[in-house]
Amino acid sequence: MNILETDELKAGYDGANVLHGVNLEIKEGEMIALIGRNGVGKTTFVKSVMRLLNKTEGTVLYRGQSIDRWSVHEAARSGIRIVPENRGIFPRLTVYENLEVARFYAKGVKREQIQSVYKLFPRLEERKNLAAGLMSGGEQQMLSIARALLARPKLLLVDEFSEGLQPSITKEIADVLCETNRREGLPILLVEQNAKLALQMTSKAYIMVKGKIVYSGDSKALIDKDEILKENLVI
Ligand SMILES: Nc1ncnc2c1ncn2[C@@H]1O[C@H](COP(=O)(O)OP(=O)(O)OP(=O)(O)O)[C@@H](O)[C@H]1O
Repeated sequence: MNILETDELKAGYDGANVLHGVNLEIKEGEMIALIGRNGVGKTTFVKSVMRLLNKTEGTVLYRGQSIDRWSVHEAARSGIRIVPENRGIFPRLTVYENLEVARFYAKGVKREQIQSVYKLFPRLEERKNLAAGLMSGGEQQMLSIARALLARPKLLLVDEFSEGLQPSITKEIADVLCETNRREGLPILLVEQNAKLALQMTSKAYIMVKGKIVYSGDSKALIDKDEILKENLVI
């Protein structure tokens, strides 16, 4: 079954479309990549799915149901969670308080479950009493992901998690995302400029150029196809 399916999705800002008809599918248990250069519309796609932005045309189905009339709140309540590009953490609150806020809004998530995200990211437990804004970029990214996972999502949209991070931290976070997908079958859409990283982590990839999907296929088959990646400006 398709968890998410968009058909000829068009969306944009101030009357001008940025997405010009995007067709994309995520099936149960899949981890897929949406790759493309800066400014091609990847975040706009994520915002449309999260209901932060209204589409202008096309269809967005979540578990077979149109989400057109949903608010952001309803999208979140239905299990769609975003790890936004800017991380969206509360810098003045401690790590623990950030997780508590997430728990409060997720409803029904027990306090003990904070331990389970500390297990995924032990650094967060070490820094639990530190103001989140004082942590490194990588640690803040861990917190942003931990917060999303704490809400027990049914679809996770991860926007450019690797941006600005050092390779060892990127790997640590990538391992947690892959392991969560493998162990829990959580469907994940990974939006990335770092094509090679995203292809290594996923089974299927979509390449976006100027608001359109120009290629979709097996990630592992695409990894060595430098000509396709270069032609579509993703490396
Ligand atoms: N709030 C906004 N208002 C107007 N135009 C916007 C807005 N957000 C994005 N855009 C424009 O839409 C286009 C696509 O931006 P988008 O952020 O979706 O690209 P992206 O592929 O995610 O790139 P990036 O990696 O830089 O986020 C860009 O030309 C951008 O300037």
